[in-house]
Amino acid sequence: MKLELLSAVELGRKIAAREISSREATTYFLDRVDFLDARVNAFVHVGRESALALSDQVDQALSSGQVASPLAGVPVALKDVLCTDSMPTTCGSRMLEKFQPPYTATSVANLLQAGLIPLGKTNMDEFAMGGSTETSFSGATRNPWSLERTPGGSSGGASACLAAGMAPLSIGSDTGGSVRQPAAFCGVCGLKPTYGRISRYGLVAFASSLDQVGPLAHTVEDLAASLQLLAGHDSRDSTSLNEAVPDYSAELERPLAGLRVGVIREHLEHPSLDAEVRQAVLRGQQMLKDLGATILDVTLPHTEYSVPTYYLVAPSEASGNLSRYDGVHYGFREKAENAEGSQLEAMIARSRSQGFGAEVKRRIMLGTFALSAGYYDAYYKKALQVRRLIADDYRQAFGSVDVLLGPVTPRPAFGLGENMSDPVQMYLEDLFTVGANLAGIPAISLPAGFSEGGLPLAIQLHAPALGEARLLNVAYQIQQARFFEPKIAELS
Ligand SMILES: NC(=O)C[C@H](N)C(=O)O
Repeated sequence: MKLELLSAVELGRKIAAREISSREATTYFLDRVDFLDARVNAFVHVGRESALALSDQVDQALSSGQVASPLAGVPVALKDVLCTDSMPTTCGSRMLEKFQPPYTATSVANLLQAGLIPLGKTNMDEFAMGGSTETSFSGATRNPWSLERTPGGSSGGASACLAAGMAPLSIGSDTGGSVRQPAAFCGVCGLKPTYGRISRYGLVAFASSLDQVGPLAHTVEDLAASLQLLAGHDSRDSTSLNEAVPDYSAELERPLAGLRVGVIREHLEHPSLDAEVRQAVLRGQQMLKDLGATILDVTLPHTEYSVPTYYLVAPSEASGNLSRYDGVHYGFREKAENAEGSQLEAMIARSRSQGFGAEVKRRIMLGTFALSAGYYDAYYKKALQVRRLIADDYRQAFGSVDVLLGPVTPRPAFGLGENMSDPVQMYLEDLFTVGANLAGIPAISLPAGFSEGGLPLAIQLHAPALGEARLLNVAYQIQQARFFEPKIAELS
C-alpha cells in the first residue's frame, strides 16, 4: 500500500481499524525520508528511535482498545521552531545549533497526548525570518515539484516533506505567511489560525504579536482534525484564547448556499499578480458561485501599507525577543580571547555576530532602529497606527461578507537564489499574507492546480477572528467539488 497517497485522517482510520500498525506506518515514512531527503533537505533531524518507540506504545494502547484520537498512531513532522525535549531545536540557526530544550511545546504535547508520532524536525528560515528556507544554517530546502525552486518559507521543510510524501501531516508556524506561502508553493493545504487559538508555549518567539502555530496537510479534513487537537487555552501562554473549541469536523459538510464571499479587489488587481495565479483565483470564485455562494467585490484600502507595516512591527518585536541570545544564558558562545576592553561585551558581540546569519542581523538592526528614541514615533508607533487601519479594513469587509477570497502569493515558487541578494523583493512576496497576521484573523491556503510550467498554484481564504469552523467548511466544500486533488511529487 502506498501510504503517502492516504490523507492523515485515512491513515488514522486504518491504524484504528488495525489494518496497519502505527509501527508499520512510521517505518514506511522514515524509510521514505531516508531515501528521498538527500535531494530535498526537508528535515534537520530525524528521530527514528524515539518515533518507533512511540509507535509501539500507541500500537499497544490500540490493542487494548484505547484510541487517543482519530489521528492516533499517525506520523507528523514538526517545524524546528517548536521545542521538543526528546529532539534538538535549532530554529535554523547556528545560535541554537546544539540546543536541546528541557521542555516540550504545548502544541507538540497535545499531539503526543493524542497519539501522534513525531518523525523529526523540519527545516526553516533562520528564526522563521524569510520566505524561501534559504536562510537556514542547515542549508536550503528544495521544492519537490522543481528542485531548483524554493519550497517557500519559513516553513519550507514542513511543506516540502508533505509534497514529497515523507510525512502525512506537518506542523509549522506563521508570522507573516510562513505556513500559507510554503503550502501554496508545494501544492498542499495550510492553515494560519486566529491569533491565540493555539498555544505558543514552547514556540521559539520571533514576533510575539503575530506568531501562530498552524498545520499543513494534503486535505482540509486533516487540517480540521489536527486543529482540533492543537487548539485550546493554555495557562502557560498568556496570549492563548480562553474560548471554547468547536467541533471542526462536524461543520465540514455544511452546504454553502447563502455564503457571502468577498473577492479582495486590491489583491486580485495588484500589478505584481501573475496571470496564472489570477486565473486560479477566478476559478475559485466560479467554483464558490457554483456551490451556491454570492460573490461580492470587497476592498481593503490599506493593502499597500501591509508589507511596510509588517516589516516594522515584526523586526521591532524580533529585536527584543532575540536579545536573549547573548552567549551567556544559552545558545552559541564565542570566546573573547585577545579582545580589547570588556571581555563580557566582546564575548556577547562575537557570539551574536557569529551565531546569527545575515537576515536575522538585518532584522535586529531594522527593529532596533525603529524602536530607538527619536525614531520610535516616526516608525514603530506609526506602524502600530497603520496596523489598526489594516485590521479595521478587514472588520469592515466582514460586515458584509463571511469569507474573503484572494491569492496567497504574487507568483508560483520562485527560483533558489533568486531573491537572496534583494531583501526588499523577498519582503514584497508577502504582500497577500501579512494582512491576516496584522489583523489576527485566520486564513487558509488551498491548492488550485498547476501552472503551465508544472508549478503548484493556490488560493487563499480569510475569515473573521475565531471563524476557523466556517473557513474549514468552505475549504472542504471546495475540495469536495474537486477543485484540487491531493498530489505527491515524483522526484526525478
Ligand atoms: N515568518 C513568516 O511568517 C515569513 C515572513 N516572510 C517573514 O520573513 O517574516
